[in-house]
Amino acid sequence: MHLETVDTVGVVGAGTMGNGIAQVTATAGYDVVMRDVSEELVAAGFEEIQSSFGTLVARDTVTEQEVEAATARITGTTEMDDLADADLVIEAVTEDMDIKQSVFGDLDAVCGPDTVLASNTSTLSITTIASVTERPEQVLGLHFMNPVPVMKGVELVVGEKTSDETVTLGREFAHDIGKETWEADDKPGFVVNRVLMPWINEGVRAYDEGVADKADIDRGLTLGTNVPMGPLELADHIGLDVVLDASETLYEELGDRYKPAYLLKRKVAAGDLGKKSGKGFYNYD
Ligand SMILES: NC(=O)c1ccc[n+]([C@@H]2O[C@H](COP(=O)([O-])OP(=O)(O)OC[C@H]3O[C@@H](n4cnc5c(N)ncnc54)[C@H](O)[C@@H]3O)[C@@H](O)[C@H]2O)c1
Repeated sequence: MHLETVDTVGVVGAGTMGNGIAQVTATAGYDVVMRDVSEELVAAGFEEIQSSFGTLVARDTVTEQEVEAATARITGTTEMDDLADADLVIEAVTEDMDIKQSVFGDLDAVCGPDTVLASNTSTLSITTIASVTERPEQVLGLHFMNPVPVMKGVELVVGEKTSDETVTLGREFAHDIGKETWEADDKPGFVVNRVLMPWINEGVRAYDEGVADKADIDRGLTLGTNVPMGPLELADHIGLDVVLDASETLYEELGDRYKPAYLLKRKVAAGDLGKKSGKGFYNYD
């Protein structure tokens, strides 16, 4: 599969990442089929896309005409069969190996033999996800960053059997939709989350152990190391459940230095998931 032959991109999952990936892909001129498990979740994905486009129009990043054209290129569905004509499919469902393997098994059965299948997983093994398909050489990780329309980076994750041709296609596609890439071997957390998750968890522990109040922990890191957000604010933006899932996978694979912070688990158990639920370490409207 070469980039010139990619016309239609399937996106599985219309949540935080899936709707962002659909938005940037359609903006770049591709036809997009976005699938989730219910009409409501597909509709919520479209609402998020419109809201994000609204912000970009207000900032003069895109025009109303471009928004209209991009929106018209996105089709929503709850049917896996509607992904049959996709040349590239990007999976962005819940961070759970069983769910991802079930999606990849279905995609392998539904899509044509040349279709490349990508996962947006933050930490799970691309090799293990690919193992349920008959085309592991056509499976790679395309790990977008949140929020997708704003963040430039896409991590290319190379599984045990991913072919060079598939990596090239992933890289060219990411560049074509305006992103920049780096390559990571299929090891837990790849580059970004391997380094980011312990940083966030240490910020949560520092808060829990009374080193400073939460705003000062975030100010310390933003002013002291020139990052745009401190660990507590960033965790709220990512979703505390997503941070916990990623931390647990890394803990399982890499041991004690990745142990999730106790307060992170308590917040998730309480349903305080960050910005998306209105409350995490901070409150949101
Ligand atoms: N949130 C982040 O900051 C972030 C960043 C990078 C990568 N990721 C990764 O992206 C993936 C998605 O994360 P998210 O934050 O968008 O989660 P989310 O919970 O916002 O969205 C996941 C969506 O997948 C849907 N889904 C579940 N099973 C499905 C199926 N079989 N078919 C179609 N849709 C299905 C859910 O209904 C939900 O709408 C995860 O693997 C996560 O680790 C997340």
